[in-house]
Amino acid sequence: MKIALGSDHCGYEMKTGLMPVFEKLGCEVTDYGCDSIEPVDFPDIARRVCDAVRSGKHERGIMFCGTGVGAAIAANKIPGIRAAVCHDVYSSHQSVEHDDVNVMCIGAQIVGPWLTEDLIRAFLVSTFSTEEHFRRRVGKLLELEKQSARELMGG
Ligand SMILES: O=C(CO)[C@H](O)[C@H](O)[C@H](O)COP(=O)(O)O
Repeated sequence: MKIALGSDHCGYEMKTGLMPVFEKLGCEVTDYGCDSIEPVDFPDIARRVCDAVRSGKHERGIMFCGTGVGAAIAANKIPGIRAAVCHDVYSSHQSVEHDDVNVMCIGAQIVGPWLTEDLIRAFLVSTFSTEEHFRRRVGKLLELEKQSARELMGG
């Protein structure tokens, strides 16, 4: 699977430390920054990661910041992105199966590297359910996104 990776300075070390895990999982990863522990702003990185996902260049995105929260807020502002903070294994797979989450956000200051490996594995092996009610709900999420865009345009 092709994965777009990103982090801010708080997530940089976790992201780079996980490269062998992505290799083990057979993922083709592209790192959209940041490239050091120098402070950066997570919305800038979220823009790059999410653009790579919504363009179809990458199937999913994974972002690391201090808590995962800022990254998720930023990612969810971007059309076509459904992002979630996933700090437990159940949410990591259920968010894909039920909600078709395409960007996982992890707080490097909250979870350790061993749990994070399990979270990533659960996220990557999961697929969106074919059950009608899950499809209907994600359809409604897309409708909310369109309504918000219309409202912004004054419509
Ligand atoms: O978790 C975050 C946002 O939800 C960020 O990664 C930072 O940890 C947080 O904003 C603190 O930023 P600082 O530049 O490290 O003070």
